[in-house]
Amino acid sequence: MPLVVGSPVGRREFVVGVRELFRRFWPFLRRNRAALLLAGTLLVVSALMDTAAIWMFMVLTDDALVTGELAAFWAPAAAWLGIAVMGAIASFCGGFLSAKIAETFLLRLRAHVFEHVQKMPPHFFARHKSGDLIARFSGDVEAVERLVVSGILETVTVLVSVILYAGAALYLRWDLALLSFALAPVFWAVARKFSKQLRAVSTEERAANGAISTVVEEGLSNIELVQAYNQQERQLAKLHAQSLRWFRAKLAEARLSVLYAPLVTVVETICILLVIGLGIWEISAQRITIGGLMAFAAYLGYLYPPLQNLGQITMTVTAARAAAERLIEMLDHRPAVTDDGRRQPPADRHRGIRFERVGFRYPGADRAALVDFDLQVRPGEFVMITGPSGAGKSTLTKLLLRFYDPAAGRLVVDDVNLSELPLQTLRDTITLVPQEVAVLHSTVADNIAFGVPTATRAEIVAAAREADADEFIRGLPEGYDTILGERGALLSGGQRRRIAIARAILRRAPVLVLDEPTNGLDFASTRRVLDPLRRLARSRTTILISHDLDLAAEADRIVVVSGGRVIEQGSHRQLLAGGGHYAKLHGRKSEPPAPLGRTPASVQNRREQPHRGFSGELFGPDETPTVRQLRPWVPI
Ligand SMILES: Nc1ncnc2c1ncn2[C@@H]1O[C@H](COP(=O)(O)OP(=O)(O)OP(=O)(O)O)[C@@H](O)[C@H]1O
Repeated sequence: MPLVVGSPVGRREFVVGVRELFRRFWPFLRRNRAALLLAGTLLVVSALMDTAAIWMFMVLTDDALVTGELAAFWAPAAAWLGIAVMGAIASFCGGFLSAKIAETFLLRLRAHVFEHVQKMPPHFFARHKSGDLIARFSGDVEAVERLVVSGILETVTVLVSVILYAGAALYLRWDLALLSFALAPVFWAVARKFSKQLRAVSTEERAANGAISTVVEEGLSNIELVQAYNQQERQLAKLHAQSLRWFRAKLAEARLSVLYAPLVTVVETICILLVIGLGIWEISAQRITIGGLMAFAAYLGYLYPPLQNLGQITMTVTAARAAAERLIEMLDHRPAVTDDGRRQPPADRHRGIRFERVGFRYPGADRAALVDFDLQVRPGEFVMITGPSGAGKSTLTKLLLRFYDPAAGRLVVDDVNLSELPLQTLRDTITLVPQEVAVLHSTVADNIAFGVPTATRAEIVAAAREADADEFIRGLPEGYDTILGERGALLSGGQRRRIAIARAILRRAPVLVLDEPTNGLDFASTRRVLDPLRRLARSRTTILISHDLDLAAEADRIVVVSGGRVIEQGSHRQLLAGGGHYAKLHGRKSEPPAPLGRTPASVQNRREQPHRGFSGELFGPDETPTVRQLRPWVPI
């Protein structure tokens, strides 16, 4: 029966039935189907041996115990022992095999989900909280396993056991057996009621679990902000609210689980007592032997746990569905680009980059980020792209690295349309030095070698030297083997940039994209990254995205972007001479700063002029260098 899932805000509503769940996840068992069949067979054999063992108990009771003849003991005892040993072997092999299949399934499914999520475009991660995504990789993946592997094996074993025990009981005394079976619907009714309630509770518990991860992750990753703004109490309150939600759901789940077993035990005891009472009458009428009655009671005793299990399987399946649906919701997000290009770029030399009348709008955005965008970057050229905030500069890098495909026009690298190149080839061709330097919780050496894990220590050190990072790295407690805290907490902003530059140097890709490489750096740090940046750009086709007009003289050409279009381009001198947007903005650097409240006379009297960029930031001369301070080698 299809199930309508109420989706949280921002997620679509969808309907998933159990059949659909199996259709989606069954393929992960493809290489284990024979093993699954074998495990199921072994577990069935084990149940068969249990049935036979009870039968031998009956034979032993009637032939040896009741008569007191030792001679009648040996044959059934030996048979019983043989049956018990075979049952134990089948149970061990079946149990171990099924555990192995279940773990293999988990391995594959987790890898598949991770592989899929790694293809998602940036807006996917902006819309999903990382804590929630992390929860899907642990609890939800396991819940699906419980549904698809363990659920199947348990159902088969339980059904076969029920048939065997019920068949044996019917064979012994059909009228007594039918009377006992009449109580079976009670078990079903109890299981159904519990299953419904458990499903609701389990959905709530998983949602709360994801929310807890999100609160912790968000709070700890922004801990400095939290501490500086005295928001610890609020974070704690947020965690407490979600923990309380989780606590309540967990308690409700525990209440249901612990109530179910005793309830079933009471029903079961009523059945057994009924059978024994009627059995006394049957024995007196000589319709059944004592051994037969004991075996009958044993079959009934063995019959109830599988029935009870059947109820629990329903609950397990129900609980797992909530998780499976969350996984399907994630897996149904399609990557923003397909990776079916097969062309390779010419091997001899790099041929530059072209944006040809490119148009692009972010999914869900109401206005275009790029409109008819045209730009050609020749091989070896250094192009600076500047413009006001929101002009579309960073969007260019997202299209260039194919996080998205353009809606109109095309991008060409090395004379090949981007969509015709394999993604790996494209991304091997371009090295991005992003605005936010990603530092992993690993050693300095591992961080530098992130893009080239096979790099030798000598290559890593050479790259660090080129990036002017070797000296400060050697000053760290364990040099290149120092573990950098999460997000590089041990390093200054400038040092992080130099690690990023060393990482980029090691890749040796022909195209380099620098996104705001000096953003947030002070004068001294900016100076320390400029030289390595210049060395990095020297042998590569370089696109530099920056508001910082002080970097303009580094470029062969400056492209001014506004409203998603190129509005001006040329060399620094040409643009200044042209008197357009760039010249106006650059000209503002020689104007005195607009007063911000009461400006102290000491500041007003300073000879150095403040620095401005396209972003309109206003810096006092203390914080930001003038063009000449920064680059005495640039003739402006
Ligand atoms: N993920 C997104 N979803 C929707 N709109 C987006 C997204 N990212 C950017 N935009 C929008 O696209 C436009 C261009 O953004 P982009 O980040 O390319 O600007 P930018 O020139 O790099 O700005 P800045 O200098 O501030 O980094 C902006 O209007 C922005 O709001």
